[in-house]
Amino acid sequence: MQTAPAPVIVAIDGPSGTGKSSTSKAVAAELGLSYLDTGAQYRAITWWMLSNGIDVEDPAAVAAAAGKPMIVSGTDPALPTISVDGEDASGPIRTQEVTAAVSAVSAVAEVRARITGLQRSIAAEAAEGGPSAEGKGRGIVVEGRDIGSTVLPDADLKIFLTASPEARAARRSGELRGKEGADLAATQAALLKRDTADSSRKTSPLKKADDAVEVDTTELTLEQVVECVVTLVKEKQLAE
Ligand SMILES: Nc1ncnc2c1ncn2[C@@H]1O[C@H](COP(=O)(O)OP(=O)(O)O)[C@@H](O)[C@H]1O
Ligand SMILES: Nc1ccn([C@@H]2O[C@H](COP(=O)(O)OP(=O)(O)O)[C@@H](O)[C@H]2O)c(=O)n1
Repeated sequence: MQTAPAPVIVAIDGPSGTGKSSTSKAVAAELGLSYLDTGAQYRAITWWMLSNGIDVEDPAAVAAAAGKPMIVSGTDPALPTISVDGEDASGPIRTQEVTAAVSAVSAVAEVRARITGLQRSIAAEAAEGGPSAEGKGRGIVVEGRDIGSTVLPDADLKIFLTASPEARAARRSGELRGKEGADLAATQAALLKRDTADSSRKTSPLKKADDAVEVDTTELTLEQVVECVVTLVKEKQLAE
């Protein structure tokens, strides 16, 4: 009789536009795992700060408010959801206003402590098969900036995605085509500014964990990246 593989925790990190969200969702869907977009959580808390008149450039004001919003993430890779105080936030967290403010908010230690706690409990529940309908107990793919380095240092597999700044900007502006912020040069400048802020902050910066597998996606299709990660997960499961 075949036994089900042990629950697996996969951390996928990297800068903007490297393919973290698309890869993580596809890998989770193919392997029947849960999926957590940690960037959406930082965007959600940023949206709440902006909506509640908190000065996002004032770290003390952000720190004082960090415990107030209730953020809930749905972890089905086919339909990931995010709500703040019971309100669907999936649309508003993607505006240019939130994108421009998120690095400042996510640099505040109190914000990181709060969100990191949420992430760890969601990962633990997915690995244990918690009470939620989505928690299948098979494990989870968690994507972000500091998952392998800080949030889940004991993850079974850590991937660090990279791609050239040109490829990343072209992907992002392709997504934005026809919407605000679609200009390629402006997209690249905004993306590099966010990378610099995320990589240079004191608390838990964007960083490749020492034991992460680096995958440069510049010349790869999304399907090739997904296949590569799925293969690595299966190898890990076989080695258990
Ligand atoms: N390997 C790839 N080749 C081409 N386009 C890609 C690739 N990976 C992702 N994309 C596209 O690039 C855009 C950004 O991908 P996304 O997964 O949101 O990146 P991230 O989460 O790292 O910011 C999406 O439109 C996605 O479809
Ligand atoms: N684990 C994480 C994930 C995101 N973030 C912050 O959240 C922002 C938005 O993340 P995201 O994954 O939605 O960004 P995109 O690259 O998808 O636009 C990042 O620029 C970081 O400032 C973080 O600090 N730590």
